[in-house]
Amino acid sequence: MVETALTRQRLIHLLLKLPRECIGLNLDGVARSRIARVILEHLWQLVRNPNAPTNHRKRAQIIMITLVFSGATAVSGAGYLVCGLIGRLRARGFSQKPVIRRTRSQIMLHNGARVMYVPYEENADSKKRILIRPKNDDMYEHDKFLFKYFGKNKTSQVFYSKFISQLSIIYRILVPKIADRNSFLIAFQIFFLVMRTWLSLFVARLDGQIVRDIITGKSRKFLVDLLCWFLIAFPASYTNSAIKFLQRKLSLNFRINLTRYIHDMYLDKRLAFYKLTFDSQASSSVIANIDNSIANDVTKFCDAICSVFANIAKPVIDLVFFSVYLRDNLGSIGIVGIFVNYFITGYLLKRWTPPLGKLVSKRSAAEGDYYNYHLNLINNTEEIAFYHGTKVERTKVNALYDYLMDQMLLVDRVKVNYNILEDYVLKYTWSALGYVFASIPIVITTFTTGVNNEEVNMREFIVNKRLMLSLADAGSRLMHSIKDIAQLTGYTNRIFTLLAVLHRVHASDFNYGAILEDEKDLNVVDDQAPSTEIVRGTVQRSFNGIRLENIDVIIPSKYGKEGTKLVKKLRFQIPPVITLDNANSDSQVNMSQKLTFQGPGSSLLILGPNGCGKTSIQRIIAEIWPIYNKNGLLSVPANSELFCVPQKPYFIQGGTFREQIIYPMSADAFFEGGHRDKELVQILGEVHLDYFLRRGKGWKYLDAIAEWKDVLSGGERQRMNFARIMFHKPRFVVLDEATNAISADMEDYLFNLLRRYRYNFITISQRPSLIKYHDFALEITGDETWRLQDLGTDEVITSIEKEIETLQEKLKNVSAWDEERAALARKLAHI
Ligand SMILES: Nc1ncnc2c1ncn2[C@@H]1O[C@H](COP(=O)(O)OP(=O)(O)OP(=O)(O)O)[C@@H](O)[C@H]1O
Repeated sequence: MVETALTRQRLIHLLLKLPRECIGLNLDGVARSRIARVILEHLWQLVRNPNAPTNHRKRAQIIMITLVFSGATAVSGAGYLVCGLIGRLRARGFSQKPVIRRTRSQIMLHNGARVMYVPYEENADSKKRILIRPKNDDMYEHDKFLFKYFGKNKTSQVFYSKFISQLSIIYRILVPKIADRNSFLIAFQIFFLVMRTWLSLFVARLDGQIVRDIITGKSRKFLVDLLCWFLIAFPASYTNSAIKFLQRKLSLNFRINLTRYIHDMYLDKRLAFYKLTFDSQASSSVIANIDNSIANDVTKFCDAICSVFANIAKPVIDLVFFSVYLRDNLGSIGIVGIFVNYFITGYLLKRWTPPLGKLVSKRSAAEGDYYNYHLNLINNTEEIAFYHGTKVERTKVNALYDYLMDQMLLVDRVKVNYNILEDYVLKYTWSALGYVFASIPIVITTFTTGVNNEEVNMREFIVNKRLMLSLADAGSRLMHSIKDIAQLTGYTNRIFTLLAVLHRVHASDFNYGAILEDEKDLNVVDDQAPSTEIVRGTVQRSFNGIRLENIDVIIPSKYGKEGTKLVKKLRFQIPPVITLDNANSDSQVNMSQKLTFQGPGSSLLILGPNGCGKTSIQRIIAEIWPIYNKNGLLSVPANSELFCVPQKPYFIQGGTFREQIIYPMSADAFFEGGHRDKELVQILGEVHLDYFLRRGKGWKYLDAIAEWKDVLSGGERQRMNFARIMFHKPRFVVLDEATNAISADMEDYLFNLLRRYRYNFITISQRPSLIKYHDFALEITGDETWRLQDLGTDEVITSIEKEIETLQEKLKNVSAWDEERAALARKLAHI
């Protein structure tokens, strides 16, 4: 007990003695509650008083700066947290009661934003809240022009740099407004960079002082300086990790902004993801491997831009501070000498920099090709296995891999020579020059005064050397960043191309890759080609039916309306409400005299040989292909009333069985809309798929997750399409070869189901046997011609009856042919 009190007493005594040794402050008799205040006041006095003892003053400066920066660090950290909190509260809309509709995993806010809760960390209970802001359509319309007219007025600018111009446009996406959280992060980063440089200056001075203390054997001073060293180490180490953290955070924020920007254009109602294949740049590696561009290039670009910023900002700040400080020690000539050296080296290195931008871009393209091929393999495993296509696939994938390795090596190989030059110049030449410049003031002082004060010289040399090395380090980092900038130009160009193409495809006047007449002459086929107004047909929406008037079905291509025409002046309407008896003679119509309104439940069968353009008619109805001719009119129902079933059934990856039935509705929307699983069970029963529920799990099977495109058989996949129709209950359905894998009796049942529920449907098929389920038949006869028939007219019924008679006539000969066959078989047996 006595010992503890004694130790405590000694400790207090030591602590009170420390200010006396360090800054000359006697704390004897000062009340404990006032100690902090007295120390601060004394420090302030020392800093302000030029006549105070030099060593006390310097230490006071160091302590004050340490305190100020530590305080600033704490305040900035707290400020950042508060900003984040305010941002979140603002996003919620403060007074607005956010919760309108609560679903299983997300909340819809008043302003259209959504809040989602995603699993976070390993603990299943912990969830992270993610805010998804509503899409700002105006911003995209505004930005479209920036991309469209990019590079058009470069001749009017004296200093034009493609890279800087591209970056300035992309920068608006990364930092959308001045008072953005990313602006704050950049400001914080600059603050910490400045702070880091300040601290380096103090560390350099302290270093010199400590070396001097050791050499002159001043142990007490040495201990005090060492204490200062440890004190300053706190903010110094915090600063370095703060800079790294801010750089990472900024990169992630940029990535979030950019990815969101791309997703909003890529995946919206204008179907850019589909139309991209028609763009003039569709074959470029950026668009051909768009998955790689969105996932990898965006990440690399964001990392590169943040590291280039830090790599440039850091040395620039260092250069400014160190050179100002060194100017006092080395004089203006020394500083000018150093900078002349920098400029010459910078110029030389720039000249010798390999074309890294291009090489990096090529490497990214090769990476994309390789990953894409693997993706293709995964998606078609069964088909390849049936064909025994392993060998050819392996050859192809190996070739792509070899090319990727070549590209990677090429980048490293060209860097070798450059790195040798860079190391020689930056590491060794600059250090040697550093020694020369650091020794200048000592040589001059010794020479002019004739006195060689070793103690002072030592300290000065240590400080100058350290600063010179830091300066050289800053300079060399600046030079290294030439290489980083070259790489960044490659990524910037790829991201810019991606955004420019997306904007072009997303535009309402997208021209499907058509080239203007004058562009053809100039042979201009680049990303800056202005969009043409060649898509001229009219589309009428929310129509009570599907109507095509004078529509030319043309394959979209660079030839625009001069492209391959599949069907000419196509005209039909479902359900029919017009009289077609005075139809245009040039439309080659050969149809019934009068088609009268039949109410709900009309159906049309589109027949024709392979490749004649049947599916293309569906594409026009779904508005994913354009109408080129000016007098073409397409009238379609509202989106919710039209359901197009593609030839190849689609199943979402990793979704539940329920999600496959309700596609394209999401599970959240399903429950949100008040739907129940009971409904789905009934639908499955209707399309005879309810046996899935009997496979052990019962209704729980609706929650089963699998690769449904592999699990379901061809016929099951097609029946699933009918389940979707039954669930969504659209008024109009377009079916493309939707029953060719289904047995005849099931096909009969499903078509009767559609008729029973009075759907209006258009069926695309090659089998005339489906005629019996339809009211009209549209036959694409090839050579751009077509024929529409009312299957309920006397003429058609008579023609069918006639066909039946002909078949019956033929059947009469069957017994004669059987006898003939038997005779032939006997003959063969003798041989
Ligand atoms: N994106 C495209 N680019 C170029 N040509 C295309 C494109 N899509 C379709 N075509 C061509 O258009 C023609 C008509 O295609 P469509 O899919 O309409 O044929 P279809 O009549 O439905 O044939 P099938 O009965 O075999 O399904 C085909 O020759 C096809 O090669």
